[in-house]
Amino acid sequence: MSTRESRLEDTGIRLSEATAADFFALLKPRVMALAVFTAFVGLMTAPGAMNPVIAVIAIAAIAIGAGAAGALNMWYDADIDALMSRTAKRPVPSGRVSPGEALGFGLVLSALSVMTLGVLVGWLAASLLAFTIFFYVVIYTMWLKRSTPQNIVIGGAAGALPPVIGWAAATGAVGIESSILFLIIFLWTPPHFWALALFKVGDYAAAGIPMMPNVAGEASTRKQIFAYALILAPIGVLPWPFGFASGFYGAVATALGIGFIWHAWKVLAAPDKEMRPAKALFAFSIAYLFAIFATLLADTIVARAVGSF
Ligand code: HEM
Ligand SMILES: CC(C)=CCC/C(C)=C/CC/C(C)=C/COP(=O)(O)OP(=O)(O)O
Repeated sequence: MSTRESRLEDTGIRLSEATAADFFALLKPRVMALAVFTAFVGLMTAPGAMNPVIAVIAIAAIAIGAGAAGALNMWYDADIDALMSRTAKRPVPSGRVSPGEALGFGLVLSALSVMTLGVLVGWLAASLLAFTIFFYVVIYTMWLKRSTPQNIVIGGAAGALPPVIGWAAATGAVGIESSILFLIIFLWTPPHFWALALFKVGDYAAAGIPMMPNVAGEASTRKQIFAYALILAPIGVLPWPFGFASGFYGAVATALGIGFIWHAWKVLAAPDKEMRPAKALFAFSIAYLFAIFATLLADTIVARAVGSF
């Protein structure tokens, strides 16, 4: 301890032990990176040319807003995060960041991101960002997560909104196209998360969180995962018949959808307590969403270059 720290301790003032890395971890950077990528694709696939500086500001604001939502989630969930092996080392439960610091950090960044988006880009996008943060923090984290096994089905709407925000930032409107992107992520979320919940069922039981496997049981969760995969696969192809992606996208999305169903089938067919297929599906789900949005982006860039739409 430095002399200054020991003098402060004598006076009863506790210096935070938090480092910049701890505050960065509060933003849930790995998870939010994919959400921000979907917002970027929403913005890029929207019709019309956007000023590149405004586009960069919009994506930065959405990234800060997504991170702020993560910090507020970690502030509220510190009690249950402390009880789960996967989350116990997070900055708040491990005591490196105080709850007050996490709350203040999340609130300031939320306000900053919404105001920046509103003033410099547009108020529809800003309102959607504010709604998304509110939905994730208040509706999902504070209410549904601890009260119903449908928590992530409904809460998934928050994770599905980023491409709608990106599209609104570019066009000032919510189109049928961005609603389809919303639907893809919305239907993707249950199999993405329940695959993880299957092999982390002990964690959620220890924390008393009513996730599907510990409420409805493993067998029912496996069936529900498969059902969502069957619906997701064709919905993932829709950008092609709706005319904002080419047949190339349609072919890639079809192959990815078949891969998703195959992984979900392996989960359904696995014997009790065999978790390898669930782990494989969880990894595939992330690759699937990234690949769907990356293909849509590449498709749009090529189509614009050759002037087809
Ligand atoms: C209610 C909705 C969702 C729930 C409950 C959920 C839950 C989770 C959980 C618990 C993890 C493990 C996180 C960790 O310990 O690091 C995870 C990982 C991940 N999630 Fe989700 N997720 C949801 C939606 C999303 C969305 C919308 C995206 C992006 C569009 C996303 C992207 C990811 C990524 C990229 C990872 C892997 C992170 C890593 O590599 O550590 N998730 N998800
Ligand atoms: C623009 C904006 C605000 C975007 C938000 C995107 C969003 C809501 C993503 C949800 C992703 C996520 C980490 C869920 C985790 O659930 P959890 O909190 O139950 O997971 P945990 O157990 O790891 O804390």
